[in-house]
Amino acid sequence: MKLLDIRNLNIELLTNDDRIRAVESANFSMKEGEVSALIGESGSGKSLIAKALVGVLNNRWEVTADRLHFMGEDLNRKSDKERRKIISRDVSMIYQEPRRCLDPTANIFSQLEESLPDREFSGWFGSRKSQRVKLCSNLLHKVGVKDHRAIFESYPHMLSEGVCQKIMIAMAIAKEPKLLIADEPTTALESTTSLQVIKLLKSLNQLKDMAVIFITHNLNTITSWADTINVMYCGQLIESGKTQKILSAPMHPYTKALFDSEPDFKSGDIDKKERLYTLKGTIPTLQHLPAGCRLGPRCPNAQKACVKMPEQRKVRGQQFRCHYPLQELTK
Ligand SMILES: Nc1ncnc2c1ncn2[C@@H]1O[C@H](COP(=O)(O)OP(=O)(O)OP(=O)(O)O)[C@@H](O)[C@H]1O
Repeated sequence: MKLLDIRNLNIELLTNDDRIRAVESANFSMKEGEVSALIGESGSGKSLIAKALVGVLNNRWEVTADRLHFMGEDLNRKSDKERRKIISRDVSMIYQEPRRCLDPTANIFSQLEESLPDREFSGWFGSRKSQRVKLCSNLLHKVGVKDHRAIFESYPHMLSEGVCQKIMIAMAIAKEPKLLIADEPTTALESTTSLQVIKLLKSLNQLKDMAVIFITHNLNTITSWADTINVMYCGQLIESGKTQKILSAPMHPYTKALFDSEPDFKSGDIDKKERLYTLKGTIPTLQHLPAGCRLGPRCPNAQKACVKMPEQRKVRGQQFRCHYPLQELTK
């Protein structure tokens, strides 16, 4: 069974006199226990997709989809309350700005305690409390936070960004969700801790079969771990498929450019002081999107047909939007 199946997802920002489509016709699906990476330039819509999934976008945003299935349940047919119940039970998210997402008025223990799954704690009041303290300590231990007692008493403003990030990760994994959405979970962390966190997420993925949507700019991390890669550009998912296929034979010029711009993925040796590959131009704003293919004005392969928006195509399991894919379709 598919864990998540989304068809034609649109996310629009409602302004006073207009609506701006920030994510257009995104199709996204994943199996249980799968690790799926969402990559793309800053501002391409990755976080919006994540926030739409967990339902935290405010009413300035309109989210619509032809299909929105999670664990076989059609979320489009559920009331807001039912949808929230399903999501809060089985989906957790690690946000990009940890300090802003923690409650500034509550100490860390009460926030961690609140994230523990609903279950019966046995025994008298005092022993129930000590069970909760133990569980919260275990969570902090898992994410590599020491000095639990002092951290429990602290408020978010008293802690570094890195520690807040670890606490948010601890809260997100507390209920062992079916799906964890990690929006650049390691940006605020030093490299050794970041490796530790990736290791932890990997072990939860393998031992508890927790699926992960990993949003990142770090291609090294995801290519060694993700089963599938989804590439976004300007609000559109322009290529999706199995990691190895996308790495070895990308269909979309933007996907190739993204990997070529990383020294570790560039084919052939790099000369000393050689410039890394970049696409010309910059990502357009949502108000000034080009007609037709959104990469058109920056694409090295653009031709006449690119003034028309390319349809989404699927070849041997790889989905892409391009009139002139980089690989032969008949191979
Ligand atoms: N609250 C908001 N108000 C107005 N526009 C927004 C808001 N949040 C996001 N956007 C716009 O929606 C688009 C997608 O933003 P999003 O945060 O999803 O990008 P992203 O790919 O996650 O970028 P990053 O990698 O920098 O986090 C961007 O053009 C952004 O400016």
